Amino acid sequence: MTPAKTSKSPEKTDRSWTSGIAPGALPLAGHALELWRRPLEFLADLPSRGDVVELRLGPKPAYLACHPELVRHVLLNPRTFDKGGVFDKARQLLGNSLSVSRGEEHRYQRRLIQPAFHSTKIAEYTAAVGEDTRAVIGSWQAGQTRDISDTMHALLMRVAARTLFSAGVDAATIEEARHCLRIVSHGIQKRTVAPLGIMQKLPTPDNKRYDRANVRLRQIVADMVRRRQGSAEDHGDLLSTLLRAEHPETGRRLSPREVLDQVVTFLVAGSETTASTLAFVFHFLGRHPEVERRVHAEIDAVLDGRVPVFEDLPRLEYTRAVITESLRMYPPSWMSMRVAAVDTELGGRRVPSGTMVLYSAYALHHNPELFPDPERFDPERWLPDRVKDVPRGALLPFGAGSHKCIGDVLALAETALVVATIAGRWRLRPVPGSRLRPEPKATLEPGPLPMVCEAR
Ligand code: HEM
Repeated sequence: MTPAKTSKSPEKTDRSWTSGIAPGALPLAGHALELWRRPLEFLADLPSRGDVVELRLGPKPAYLACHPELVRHVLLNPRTFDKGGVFDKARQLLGNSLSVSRGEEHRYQRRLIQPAFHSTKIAEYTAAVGEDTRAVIGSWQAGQTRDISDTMHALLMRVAARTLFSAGVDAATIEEARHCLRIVSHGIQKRTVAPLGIMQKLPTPDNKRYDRANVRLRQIVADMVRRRQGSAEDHGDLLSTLLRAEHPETGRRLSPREVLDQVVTFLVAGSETTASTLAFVFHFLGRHPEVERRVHAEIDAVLDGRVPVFEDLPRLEYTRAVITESLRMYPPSWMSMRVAAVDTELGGRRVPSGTMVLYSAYALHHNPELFPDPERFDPERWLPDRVKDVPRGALLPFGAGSHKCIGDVLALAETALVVATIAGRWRLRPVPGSRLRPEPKATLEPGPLPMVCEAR
């Protein structure tokens, strides 16, 4: 008989790992109900119970890695802690694209696609983001109340379409794609967390709507890919780069089907996350006039009324700190998971092969041992003087290791360009009496965010 494969957790250095058990497990559901009803509060409480905390999702034990070094250990060892579980279910929808592929296939795809996200490329893709944003805010009126969540989703979809397909998509198609994407994103969450696939196969109105949206979204992207195939012209967008990408060793290119799967994945992974980040940033600016004043002063000094471009971003240091602090407070990717591929251990706990291991950027970011006064919005944490105090691995909005977000630089560039363009002209004030109620869905969303536009 072949002995079971095992793997060890990181060496203890100067600390002994502590472990705990999440309170309040129900007989059959375990902690599933807590995670469904009040996930953010539930998760944020767990690091106080140990570096690794056992919880139950249904009858099976699962572990939440709470200490940043243990989270890093999980994410940096994909052979031991592999993607599985919800990612396998998402495969039915996203094909075998970057975000769901594993092992050798993932390494191969990542090497092929990574150059498409090089910063020189991102400068090219984002060249029109400032202009596009200025065109959109041109129709805003002083005194008008806008739902900033919805406005940022619409704007970001336009920006994402421009980044992916340059000028190739008309406004009506962008709006249709946005509508489909919203249904698909919410549907993916339901489908990936549901224990049984049967419910999703029933011809309910909800399932039919989801299937239609999924088919239509793929059609829209497939049309774009088809129109470009065989053309040698470089349109300066992500699609051109993907169609021309070659693996550095084998020279292999992506097939049209693979390009389609990757682009749909970029839309699903990149649109709502970036749009929510933008909405949270404007929420914080509206609630913190002193921070807003500093952002305005920086933008005015760097841009002097110009539309920002990628090359301006290094000089928008404080604006970047505001974005980082917003990602700390409300990381769109608030929880993720891996599955132990072999018998292993984590922080002194035995973790049998097949066990689910969770990590939560939200729980890390709200841990007072890592971020003093964690509920305080404090962009100065990210300025050179203080950033060195942040423990390694404590900030994790884009994950880490081989599956780290490939779109992180692009997302940060898009966010900073949109913030600088809007804040250069407008001040957004919260509607009196309104409250932020973040919604932890597939991603952490801000929910409705009514704000009043004031011309600067
Ligand atoms: C603020 C915006 C964004 C946030 C917070 C975010 C967050 C993340 C996180 C946490 C992961 C790792 C998930 C895991 O390991 O379990 C990830 C992966 C990924 N993201 Fe992003 N993302 C953002 C924007 C984007 C954009 C703009 C794109 C593409 C255009 C993108 C494409 C991807 C892809 C393809 C993966 C899978 C990478 C791999 O497995 O190799 N993301 N993202």
